[in-house]
Amino acid sequence: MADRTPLPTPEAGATYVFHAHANREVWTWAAAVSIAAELRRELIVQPRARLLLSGGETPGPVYRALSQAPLDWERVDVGLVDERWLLPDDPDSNAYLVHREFLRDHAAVAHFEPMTQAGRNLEGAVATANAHARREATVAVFGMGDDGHTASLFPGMNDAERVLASPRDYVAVDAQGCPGARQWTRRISLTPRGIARIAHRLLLIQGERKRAVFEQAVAAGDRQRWPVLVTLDSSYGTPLDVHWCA
Ligand SMILES: O=C1O[C@H](COP(=O)(O)O)[C@@H](O)[C@H](O)[C@H]1O
Repeated sequence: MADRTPLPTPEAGATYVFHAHANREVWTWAAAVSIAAELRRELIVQPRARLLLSGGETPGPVYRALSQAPLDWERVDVGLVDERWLLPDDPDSNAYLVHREFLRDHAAVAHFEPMTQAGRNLEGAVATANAHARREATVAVFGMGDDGHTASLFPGMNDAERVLASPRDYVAVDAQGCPGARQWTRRISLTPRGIARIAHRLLLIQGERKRAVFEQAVAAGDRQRWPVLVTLDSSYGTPLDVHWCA
């Protein structure tokens, strides 16, 4: 990110562009092409680029499409937006999804940084994630749950004020009592501060329900109730790109 100077506050220029696509195929390729373009631009001016990916049920097709992009993937580091407290070989972990849907085809040679590792405790995993985050990410892909959560920032999570105001890029999250977290209540997540340091942020959502949730969140403007709002913040003043299809 050598050619951009962050604005002083994360709130500066907080906004979004809503891309409504005709169908799932167009949605898939539009998002994949947009991510590949940002990585390609970065690799022209920098020796390496960083990409952060989310888990969940939505982004798989985009990851598969992106893995087919003819990029110099050996110069791309891939990290996670968030992780459930599971090892990478657990099929419910976000790392597993990235392995299965993204680290294939051309992208098989990208350098993946899982957060969890056998023998690493939660604090160690958070510290490792923060160490990786010293290098700013070029682009990050976010999802949103029906409850308005993004990454592993949930409405009603414990210690929400501290998490949302953290000066770190990643923190441990205790989502006990949050239905959207399902059985994976211990998690690691990018914070609003970490998110605001990423110039190119995409939110991938599908279905009328999620569109309504996003619009409700924007209208309400309450980040504790609707954590997805933190993806709008940018130290660079760049808008969030929301990719949606029915
Ligand atoms: O638990 C999570 O959920 C969100 C949203 O997932 P989706 O299944 O509604 O698409 C995801 O972005 C996040 O990475 C994941 O940990």
